[in-house]
Amino acid sequence: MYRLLVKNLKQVVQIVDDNTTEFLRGEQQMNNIKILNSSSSTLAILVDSDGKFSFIGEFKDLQKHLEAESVDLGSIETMDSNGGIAIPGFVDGHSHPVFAGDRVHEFAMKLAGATYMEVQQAGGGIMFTTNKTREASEEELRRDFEEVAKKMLQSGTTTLEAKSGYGLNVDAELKMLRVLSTVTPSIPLEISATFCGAHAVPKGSTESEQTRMICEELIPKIEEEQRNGHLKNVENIDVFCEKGVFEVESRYKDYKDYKLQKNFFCSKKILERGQKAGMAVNFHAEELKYIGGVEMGAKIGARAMSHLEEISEEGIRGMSQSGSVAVLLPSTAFILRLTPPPARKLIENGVIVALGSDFNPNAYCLAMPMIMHFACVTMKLSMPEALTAATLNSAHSIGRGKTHGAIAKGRNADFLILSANSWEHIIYRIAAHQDVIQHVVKNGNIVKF
Ligand SMILES: N=CN[C@@H](CCC(=O)O)C(=O)O
Ligand SMILES: [Zn+2]
Repeated sequence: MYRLLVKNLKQVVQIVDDNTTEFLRGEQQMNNIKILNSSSSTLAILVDSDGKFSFIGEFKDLQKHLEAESVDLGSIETMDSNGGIAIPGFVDGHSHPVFAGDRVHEFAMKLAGATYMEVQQAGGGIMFTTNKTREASEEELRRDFEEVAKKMLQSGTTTLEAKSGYGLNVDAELKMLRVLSTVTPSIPLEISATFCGAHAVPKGSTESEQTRMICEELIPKIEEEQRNGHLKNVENIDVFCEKGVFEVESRYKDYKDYKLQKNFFCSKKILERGQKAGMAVNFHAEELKYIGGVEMGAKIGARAMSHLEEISEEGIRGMSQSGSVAVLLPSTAFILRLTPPPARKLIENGVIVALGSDFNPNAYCLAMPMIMHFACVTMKLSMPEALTAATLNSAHSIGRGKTHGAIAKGRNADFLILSANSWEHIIYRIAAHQDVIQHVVKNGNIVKF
């Protein structure tokens, strides 16, 4: 009947205490998260046999409740947290975790002053990783990804948005999506996979040709593989909507002859084709140059848009009205020395703000505690805002706002037990989260490392 009991907690950071609130927005809501405190460490959490939170509160109240049900406490697996602190497991709202090789050599180029696009134009960047990823076997990619997934879990991430996008052709994109779809059960990182076949235009192809291939070959193949059960979790569609990569919208209603259509702007086409296949729109917008991607995304009902370093005033208004989640990626702005997105303005204008690691060979950081620290320092979020963005709001960005991202009755029991004076230490201590995180619990099961 019950899977796990955690006792002797001094603090439980719930974020919200219900399973109906899907996100928090605005300064007032994001800074008033629900926290239970007990100076004598008498708080407890009980998880039911479906892996959902069943009780959160004072242990003595739980005892009464269980006695009334005639449940023998001794029969439940019990963890003595010894004055620990419970917080929700992190939901990483944006990552590119399946790839072969690394790009450490490009880090040196960037330190010497090269921009992201200059590295790309010199044959590096996404195409470099694509070539390595195409060469790698599915088994090699899976093995590497599982190592990353374990490290993510160790760093407190229990749910992950994870993109394809280093294949860029039918075989290699499907290979990546299969890796994301079939992680071994001993690595309980929950994945919301995103098809990102429009991550770059490969050499020898064009934006229009790639758009045709994605809409007419790749997405139908994914639909077929989902139907026959070979792919399970392709939930989102992504495009690198950026000047010189995939631009905003097509001038043409009909795009039969792609090759002749020189100014064929493709992001919208691809995103709408993904929507038709049942995927939620969740894409890269306004990272390096403003091109109006956010305005387009808000119009087509994008569930989330990431980066937003160059978002316009109109884009902010659009997101606030559409309810699209702004997934901010502080490590990328940091490593590329970009001006960070206007996080405060987004919050003040009622845009729902979430956080993602953007783990990829350009920005090699998978630890959400570090991402929250960056968000606080470089984007001026408060610590409660950063935690909300990395839990409930990022859960909402992948359609899990009612089930994940908070410690509340009926939600998935994904949580961390911290050892520290207060929960804020998970953000405050730089690159020391391993000392703070004592246990990671996914669906009520303690993760074994
Ligand atoms: N900007 C596009 N995509 C990734 C980078 C991928 C790469 O450089 O390999 C991002 O979100 O930062
Ligand atoms: Zn990205």
